[in-house]
Amino acid sequence: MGAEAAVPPAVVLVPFPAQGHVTPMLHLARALAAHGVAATVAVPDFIHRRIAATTTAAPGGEDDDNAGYGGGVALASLPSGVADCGADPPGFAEFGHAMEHHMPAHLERLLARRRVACVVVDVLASWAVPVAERCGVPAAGFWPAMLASYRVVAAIPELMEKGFISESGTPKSSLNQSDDDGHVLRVLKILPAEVELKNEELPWLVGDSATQRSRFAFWLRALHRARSFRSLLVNSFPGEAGCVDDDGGHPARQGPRVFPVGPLLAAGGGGGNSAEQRTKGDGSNYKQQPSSMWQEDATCMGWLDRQRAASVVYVSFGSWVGPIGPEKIRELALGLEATGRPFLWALREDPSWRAGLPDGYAERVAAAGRGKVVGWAPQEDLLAHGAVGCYLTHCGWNSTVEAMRHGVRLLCCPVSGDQFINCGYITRVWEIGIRLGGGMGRDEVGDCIERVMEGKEGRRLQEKMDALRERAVTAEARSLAQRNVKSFVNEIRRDYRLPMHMYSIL
Ligand SMILES: O=c1ccn([C@@H]2O[C@H](COP(=O)(O)OP(=O)(O)O[C@H]3O[C@H](CO)[C@@H](O)[C@H](O)[C@H]3O)[C@@H](O)[C@H]2O)c(=O)[nH]1
Repeated sequence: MGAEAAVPPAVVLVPFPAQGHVTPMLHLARALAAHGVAATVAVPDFIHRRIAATTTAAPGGEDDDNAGYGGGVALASLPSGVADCGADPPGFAEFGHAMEHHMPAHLERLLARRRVACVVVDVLASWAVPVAERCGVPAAGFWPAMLASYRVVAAIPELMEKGFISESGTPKSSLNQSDDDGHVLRVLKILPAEVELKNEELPWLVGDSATQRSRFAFWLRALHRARSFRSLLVNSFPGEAGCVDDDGGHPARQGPRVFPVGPLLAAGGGGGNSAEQRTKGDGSNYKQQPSSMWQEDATCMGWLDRQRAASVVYVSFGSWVGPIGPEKIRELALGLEATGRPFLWALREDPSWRAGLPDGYAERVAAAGRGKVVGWAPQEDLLAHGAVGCYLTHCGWNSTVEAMRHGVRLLCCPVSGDQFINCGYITRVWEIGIRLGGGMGRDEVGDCIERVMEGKEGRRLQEKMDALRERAVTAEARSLAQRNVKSFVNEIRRDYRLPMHMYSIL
């Protein structure tokens, strides 16, 4: 056996510090470890503390990256300089500063201690790319969402060049223009599918104008650094747009080689279990080592066990998107209550997320046996439970995939970032959900829930969901993703050369 086969190549993975990024990166690390890679996920200390507190991950520090996370993956903690922030992680500006100014020296120390074959960097954690360059380690990219949303971001230079957006990312003209007959023309064919994106739905337009400018600068820097990626691992499935030309290849006119590996990161899900067939513990093996940053409410599953099959509306806006505003929270709360259907709402216990909830609301709906409001739910378990019939979602990519995996129809309420693109695919391309209008009035909430859960429209959504599920998360999709991980690992092995002293000991 050759020396290279005997020594597993070491890979360090650097996620962006948010739940929807850390979870798929940890799953990616396990997928790489299963292919003989020594994988270490390097997270900031404030994330490390949270994962260690809610899981079985052994505590470990920067100098102890053998701290086991499970599945052959090590979890290293990088000092961030961010003070312990209690229940909630620091805001974007604070960890943005930590990533650019505090963590690079610590990652450099980690890379210097051993020979690392490759650093896999979340595109949003681009701060790690110059560190890898300084250490002479090749970097590959990881995009934790759809390839489609990467395509839109990767098209920024072209959009600027052709005058569709300003140098600070502000739209100057619509990407979807109508011809004389009112047909929408997609001016730049950035997305292979027929998805319209309104100007204000471009992924970098988050918050007020100052925030938008700084987010756009963040994207420009990330894109500039991403130019050194030879490969890009994407948390999506081959054929995501339902078109032949989206099976990997190059996401922009030119760019890195794309490996869709999503079905593997979301390993599990059996085949073809409709909402009626789904039951608690249906034998799927989706549950990997948990990675939650918040303590899951342990009473959710018992509550669901007491509900009728496919009767419950699950509501969640993910972890990172920010509050949707008091007015919408109030309308949503009253709309859910008025449906007369059971609902389970995961709503972060941060006062800014809960502002607008009517006084005594959680107690009132609980006492009526109608609803349950919790801070953080065991979402995957919940979506796998046969009692859940509809998921009112912000369309975060991980939540979207989890709903697909368990065949739960969607009611979409995108808030920012890539969520509008995801929503476009959910409602227009795959037709597995419908969109709740922007106003989010209480009557509309009720009407839309009925449409998703009942009648011809509801049945059609379920049929489409079952078909997509077959394509996106079942055995065949996993084996394609498996092949992609293998090709990526082979690429690392090819480039991986052992230092001379290793040959002498073998
Ligand atoms: O009560 C809850 C709520 C959420 N989750 C989990 O948290 C994750 C949420 O991920 P996601 O749906 O992707 O939402 P965000 O955390 O908000 O993700 C950010 O990152 C994603 C990946 O880039 C983007 O698609 C989103 O728009 C962006 O907000 C999922 O795995 C959920 O299962 C729980 O376990 N319990």
